[in-house]
Amino acid sequence: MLLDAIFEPKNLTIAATVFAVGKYIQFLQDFLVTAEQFFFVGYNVQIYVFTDRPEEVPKIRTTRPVSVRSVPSFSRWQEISAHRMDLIHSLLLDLQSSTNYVFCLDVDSKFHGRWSSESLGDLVSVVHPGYYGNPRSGFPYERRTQSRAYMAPSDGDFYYCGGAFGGSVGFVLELTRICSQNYRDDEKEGVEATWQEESHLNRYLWDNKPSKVLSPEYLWQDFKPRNPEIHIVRFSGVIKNYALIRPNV
Ligand SMILES: CC(=O)N[C@H]1[C@@H](OP(=O)(O)OP(=O)(O)OC[C@H]2O[C@@H](n3ccc(=O)[nH]c3=O)[C@H](O)[C@@H]2O)O[C@H](CO)[C@H](O)[C@@H]1O
Ligand SMILES: [Mn+2]
Repeated sequence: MLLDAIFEPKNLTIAATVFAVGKYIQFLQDFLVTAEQFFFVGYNVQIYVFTDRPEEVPKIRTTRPVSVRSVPSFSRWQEISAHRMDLIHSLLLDLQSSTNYVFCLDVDSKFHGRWSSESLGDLVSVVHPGYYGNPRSGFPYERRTQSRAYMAPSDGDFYYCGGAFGGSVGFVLELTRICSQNYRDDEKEGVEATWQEESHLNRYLWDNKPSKVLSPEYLWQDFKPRNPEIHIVRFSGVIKNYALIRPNV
């Protein structure tokens, strides 16, 4: 592919972050195995796994270094999901000089098709597979003015998913800094945005336009039939029983 001919000689380092806290550790094996097959094949890829169960990280044979970071769990899944922004931000402070791009991905998902240089950009987001047919007023943005993630009814370009975003390390560093700060400032006032960090991400991407918007091919959901406009499902969330895997319902 032409883009690979341009990007491969640059000897880029691409990081992926993935959280596997509590029972979500069960998804990690398939995530890692399929990332090996489809995610930036031929590039220097470094995978950062954040977990409270480091001893349960599967020892798979992979050409990509997997680096494990211990993190605390929280009693609510909402906080586990939302605190990713803080923890990714701290990681990126360490990676600034060594890494070019980073993608922050949900673990309860598998790769099924190529995800590579065509996705690179400074600020990259993925259109959420669940809402792209809706009118803007039907996007599940945070609608309460008390939250820093607030979006007025006429605001918004797309509704982006929290399960996949990325870009160059400097841009994602700033995104995670603002989103985690806004989440924490809301928290101090007793407010939690409707879709936690996903709501803050959507507000951030309204204020700071992404340089690349990827189609829902880059985060589909297995329970949804593949719509005709989706030519290749590249990455997709697996079907899961929330009641069995989350610490709270
Ligand atoms: C497709 C997509 O965009 N999914 C988003 C969506 O629902 P999801 O239903 O996909 O959220 P989810 O249950 O997958 O949680 C998000 C992620 O947090 C981590 N996790 C969560 C719970 C837990 O007990 N342990 C654990 O490790 C794990 O990496 C998981 O993939 O809404 C969430 C809002 O908060 C996040 O924005 C998700 O990214
Ligand atoms: Mn998910």
